[in-house]
Amino acid sequence: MTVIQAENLTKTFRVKRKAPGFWGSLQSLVKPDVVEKEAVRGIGFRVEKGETVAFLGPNGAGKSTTIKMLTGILHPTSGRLEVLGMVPQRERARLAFRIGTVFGQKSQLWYHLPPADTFALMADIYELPAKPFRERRDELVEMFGLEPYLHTPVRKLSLGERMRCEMAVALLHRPEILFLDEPTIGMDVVVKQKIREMMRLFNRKEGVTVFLTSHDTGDVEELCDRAIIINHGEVVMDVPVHQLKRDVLKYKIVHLKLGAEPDDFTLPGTEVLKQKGTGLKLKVDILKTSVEAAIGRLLERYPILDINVEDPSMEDVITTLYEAKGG
Ligand SMILES: Nc1ncnc2c1ncn2[C@@H]1O[C@H](COP(=O)(O)OP(=O)(O)OP(=O)(O)O)[C@@H](O)[C@H]1O
Repeated sequence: MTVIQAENLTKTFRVKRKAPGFWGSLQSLVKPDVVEKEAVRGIGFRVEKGETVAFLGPNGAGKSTTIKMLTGILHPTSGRLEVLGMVPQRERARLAFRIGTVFGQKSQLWYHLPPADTFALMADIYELPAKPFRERRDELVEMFGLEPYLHTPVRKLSLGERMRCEMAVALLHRPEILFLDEPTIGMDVVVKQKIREMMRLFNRKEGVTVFLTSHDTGDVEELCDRAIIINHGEVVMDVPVHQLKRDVLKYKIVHLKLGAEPDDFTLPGTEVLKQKGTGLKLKVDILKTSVEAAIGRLLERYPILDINVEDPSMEDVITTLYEAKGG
């Protein structure tokens, strides 16, 4: 069943340009200089029920603008859009009963109230009867491990604690689609893992369709089956994530601090990107070797004082994809 259908979707913002200073302000009042900014230019895709889709692209590609159109926050300039059989900009309130949203940069929890109160308020908004509400809330509190801070005002929670609450609140009314805009931004590895694990679980257990934007390639690798890549407001690629893993997400960047300055050395499947004193930056091709194996080989020769393993950045992924396409 198709749950999202976008055809030739465009969004053009009209932005007033103002010269600096008092005269600039006056001039823009009398004769405004309006320029048009095409944020989304004819995007089209379909998403089927239960899919986990990563909607990717560099900064300013049009991802947030598209998500805002899909959830009815922004009106498209042109094109056709249907989410769960509804036109989001016309039926935003009705759609809200069937979708959940998490915007990493914008909280939907009441800042001065504890999460328990937000749950209760959301239950009213979503018109949930008392018993099913309590059962669902308790299930979510347990799954997300919210009990220790359920009664602490949101303003006093850490980012990771708050985001776990955000996710749980977004799932309260059993949404059919979950829209996530940078859901793991700024979080430590442990919280990221927890959030990804929960999303996968709800996708499998309740068939929730996941539509996510992220600059974190780990979110894509660990949570999504399909990647739609956009740039300059257009879809440039729509591929299974296993293909991305095979073609571009096949390396890890390893930063090491050694106990001694290394001599020239080579490790299979590993490229030295940078070496400065005892600091080393390696690119490990995980199709040829593992990070553990590469570090093990190094440890045979040098003490290791510090290790940090990173996924390739989204910008690197996009660049590699373009090169592969000959773009
Ligand atoms: N309200 C607005 N008014 C004018 N221009 C806007 C507005 N919102 C977004 N834009 C512009 O539209 C383009 C796409 O922005 P959008 O936020 O959708 O990108 P994004 O892919 O989500 O980027 P990022 O990864 O940086 O969040 C950008 O050039 C942005 O400056």
